[in-house]
Amino acid sequence: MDLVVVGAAIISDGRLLSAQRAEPPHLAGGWELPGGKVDPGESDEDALVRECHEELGIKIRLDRRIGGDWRLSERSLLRVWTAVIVAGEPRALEHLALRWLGPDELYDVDWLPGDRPVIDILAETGIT
Ligand SMILES: Nc1nc2c([nH]c(=O)n2[C@H]2C[C@H](O)[C@@H](COP(=O)(O)OP(=O)(O)OP(=O)(O)O)O2)c(=O)[nH]1
Repeated sequence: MDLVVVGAAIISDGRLLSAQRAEPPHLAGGWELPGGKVDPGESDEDALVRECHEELGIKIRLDRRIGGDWRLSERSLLRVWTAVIVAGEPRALEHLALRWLGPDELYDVDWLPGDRPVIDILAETGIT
C-alpha cells in the first residue's frame, strides 16, 4: 500500500507558508508544505493538524483539498489541503527556515519536485 504524506498549504493575509527541510541530507535545503506521514490508524486530516502542531507550534483548520493524490515516488503519494491558522504563530521547530510567499513570490523558493504541480495549481487558482 502507498505511504501517504499530507501537506498543508497554510494561507494567511494572501500569502502561502513555505518551510525549508532540515533532513534527510538529500532533501535538506529544499522547500515544502508543512506536514508529514500519516500514522497507522490515523486519518489524513488528523495527521496534518498533528504535524503542523509538532513542526510549527500552531493549530490549523483545514479548508479545501488541492487536487487528488500527487505521486511522490513508486511507493508514496502526497495529499494537500489549504489551511488557516486558528492559534499561534508559526515557528521553525523542525525546519531550517520558514518563509511567507506572496502571489508573485510562489516560485521564489526551491520547492521539492513533488510539490511543484501543487504550487502550479495554487498559482493558477490564487492564494487569497
Ligand atoms: N512534509 C512534506 N513532505 C514532503 C512534501 N513533499 C515531498 O516530496 N515530501 C516528502 C519528503 C519526505 O520524504 C516525506 C515526508 O516525510 P516527513 O519526514 O516530512 O514525515 P514525518 O514528519 O512523518 O517524518 P518521520 O516521522 O518519518 O521522521 O514526503 C511536502 O510538501 N511536505
